[in-house]
Amino acid sequence: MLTLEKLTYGVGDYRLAADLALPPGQRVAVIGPSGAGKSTLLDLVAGFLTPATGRILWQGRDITASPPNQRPVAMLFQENNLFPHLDLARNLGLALRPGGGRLTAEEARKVEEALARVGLGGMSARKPGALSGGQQSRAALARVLLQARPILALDEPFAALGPALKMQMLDLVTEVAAELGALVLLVSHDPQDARRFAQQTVLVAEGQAQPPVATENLFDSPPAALRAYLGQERP
Ligand SMILES: Nc1ncnc2c1ncn2[C@@H]1O[C@H](COP(=O)(O)OP(=O)(O)OP(=O)(O)O)[C@@H](O)[C@H]1O
Repeated sequence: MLTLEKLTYGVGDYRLAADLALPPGQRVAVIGPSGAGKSTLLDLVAGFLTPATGRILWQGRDITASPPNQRPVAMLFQENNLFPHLDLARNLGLALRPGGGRLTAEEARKVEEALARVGLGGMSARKPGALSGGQQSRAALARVLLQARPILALDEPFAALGPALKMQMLDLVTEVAAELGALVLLVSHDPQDARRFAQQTVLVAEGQAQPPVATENLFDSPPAALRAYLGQERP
């Protein structure tokens, strides 16, 4: 279980509170108005931000004070997932050897396997600039696969891709998450993404990350804060 226990965070005038739990292996969408705190929530989970009060627990272990690299979290952003000056073998190799250094033959084989898994077999010598946007997303996902962390935090990673490609990537994330048995937190602005991808959805609105509810139920009878966001507010 990922437990956010009476968590609060603040910067300037902005406040976010969360008191919720998410089970391992679930696919969870994080939705809500712009500026509500979706990225903030993921950054708290990943350890890039520190809560003012409360605790973060994974499987009962308190990780509130753990630095990002010691958390059970792999993070994927929309941009800057890959180092431009390194070829894919080296970019992905960093998942296995965060400090750099030469990969063993076994590690190099794992990198090739991960690339093949996401449809990039044979491309390990290419640098990110020699890949399309979709291929870069796949490579970043291959790195997540190699990191093999039990929580995947995805902050709108496919927002720049076209609709068909985005759907492909979400399906690929579903497969990768199932292979890892990972809990996935996916920030998205698109209700269709949530419906397609996520069994549960966390609504972030009005200073609160609300406990997860079944995605279908949430969109079939949205609460007021979500209706406003979806543009369904009645006059
Ligand atoms: N240094 C800061 N000082 C004051 N407020 C800040 C600071 N940094 C972030 N914020 C506020 O934190 C809030 C949450 O931002 P966050 O990026 O998490 O929202 P979001 O829901 O992910 O938005 P979007 O959908 O637009 O990406 C915003 O309202 C932002 O203005």
